[in-house]
Amino acid sequence: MQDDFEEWMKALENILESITEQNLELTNRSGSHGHLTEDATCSLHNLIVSTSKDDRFCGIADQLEEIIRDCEAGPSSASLLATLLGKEHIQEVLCAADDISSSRYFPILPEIPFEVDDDEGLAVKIVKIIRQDEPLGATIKSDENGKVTIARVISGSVVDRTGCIMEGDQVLEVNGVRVAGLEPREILGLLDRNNKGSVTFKLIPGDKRKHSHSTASSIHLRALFDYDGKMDSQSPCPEAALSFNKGDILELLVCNDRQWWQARNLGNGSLATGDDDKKHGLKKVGLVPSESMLVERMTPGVNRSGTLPRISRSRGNESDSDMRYESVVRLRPSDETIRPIVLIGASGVGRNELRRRLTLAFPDKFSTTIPHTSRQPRPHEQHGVDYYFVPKIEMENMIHRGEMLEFGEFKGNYYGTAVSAVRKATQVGIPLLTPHPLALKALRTKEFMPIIIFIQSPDKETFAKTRAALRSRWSRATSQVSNSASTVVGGPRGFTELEIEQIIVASDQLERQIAHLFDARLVNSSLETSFAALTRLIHKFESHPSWVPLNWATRDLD
Ligand SMILES: Nc1ncnc2c1ncn2[C@@H]1O[C@H](COP(=O)(O)OP(=O)(O)OP(=O)(O)O)[C@@H](O)[C@H]1O
Repeated sequence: MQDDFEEWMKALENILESITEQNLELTNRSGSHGHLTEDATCSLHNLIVSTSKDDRFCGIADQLEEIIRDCEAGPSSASLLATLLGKEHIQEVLCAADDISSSRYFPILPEIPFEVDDDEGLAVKIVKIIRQDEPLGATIKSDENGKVTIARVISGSVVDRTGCIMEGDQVLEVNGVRVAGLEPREILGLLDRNNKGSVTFKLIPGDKRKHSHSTASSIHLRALFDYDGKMDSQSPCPEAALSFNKGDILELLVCNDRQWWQARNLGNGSLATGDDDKKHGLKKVGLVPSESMLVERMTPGVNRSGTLPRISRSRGNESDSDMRYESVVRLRPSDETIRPIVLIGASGVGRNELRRRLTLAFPDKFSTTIPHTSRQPRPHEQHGVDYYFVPKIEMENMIHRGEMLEFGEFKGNYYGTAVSAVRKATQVGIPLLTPHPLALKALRTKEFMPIIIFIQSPDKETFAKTRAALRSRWSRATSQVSNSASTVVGGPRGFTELEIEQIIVASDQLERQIAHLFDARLVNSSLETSFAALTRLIHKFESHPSWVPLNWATRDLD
């Protein structure tokens, strides 16, 4: 602004000089004193002097126009002054001065100026970033000659949003400090000092074609392991790493890098959309290890550089532990596809109670599987209603052929649920199953496409309180019916403190091992709340698209 003011003053002084010269010339030629011109000159002079003391320029052009009008009305010397002031370039100077004083700057410049570095004759760009309390979202690398370049730009990050810093750009300066030859951590130090403030980069643009992003926004993965990016010693920029948990859905944004992909975390479970994050303004975008990088890390002898990130193997399901990510797609619910509901959880957590209540509430909607047994039928039992009664040898063959979802032996007889029983239940309604976690492997197939809901234990206090409450409600109701104050036998199970602790430990363990298989989760605290939440959850799966393994969905893609 100061520069503009000085230029403006210089321009006016030039005008004044021209007027004085013209005035002198006229006076000499005609002998006239031309006092009107002198008046105009005097007015102009006063104006300049007054505006030099006051940096509000507003209205100078207007005032001069008035002087011009006065002069035009006067003798010839005055009209000469008017001609002079009316010249196009002088008018433009006046208008420019007015524009500057009213902050009307034209033309509107592009946000980030591109300038020529006079010193080195190199085309450089200077990018100034104002950031809040968030990482810039770019990584740098330096070569053996100390040349520092932008290695990656995280999609959606502050740097990405400027649109002015690209992968491959050479970094010359950060906040006016030359970075060539500096260690990356020294460069980071330059940024840290300006945390929450502005950061200015001086860059030589890289080859855009070479570093164009390969966008992959239609690729989605389910994480089959936990990853804490901040703890990953091999991450090129832990600050820009994206952490995730087993079962989180990742949207791949950039995957042209062999080792590090950029992804957005949409949330946990098969109903994840990422919308919650948008609502809360959270940004969950960052670097994740690529599939090939994970394979390298897990291959003995390849990982020479040491510490692995916190990648937990799924001990419960070894074949899954080899797959780091599972490709998923969104499947729209359809009337033709019946997806069994599988309630999975630690024994005693309440899966069967919830199943019982659901079947009571919606008897026409859900179906259950009929178990197989090798024992003899009792007089009142019917084949295909109470059990499928099969000879022991046949049941052993079924077990060997892997046709049983789960089975056990009791008093020399086999009991269990066959895969074929789930098929049959599907013909009657939506199978509602509460199998052992080991049965998930046989169930989680393209044929059944189950919806697996983890019934999670609440904390110890809530567990004890809710179970005791149900039991005492049942006791009261029963004693009223039987009109007896004697001790009530049966009803909801009572739990010792130790049993509760064991259920919580088993629940946590199960979650750690197979959380990547859960489509959704539900904490079974009060029975009424849990039942209502489960009903809503099932309805959501029936009415919203959900993520399923890629190979399940050959049609109906969202
Ligand atoms: N939310 C709850 N509040 C109170 N009591 C509950 C709740 N859920 C279940 N219960 C009671 O806890 C006991 C155990 O529940 P349930 O039999 O459903 O467990 P489970 O997970 O099926 O385990 P298991 O396979 O060992 O039976 C039952 O008596 C049930 O009524």
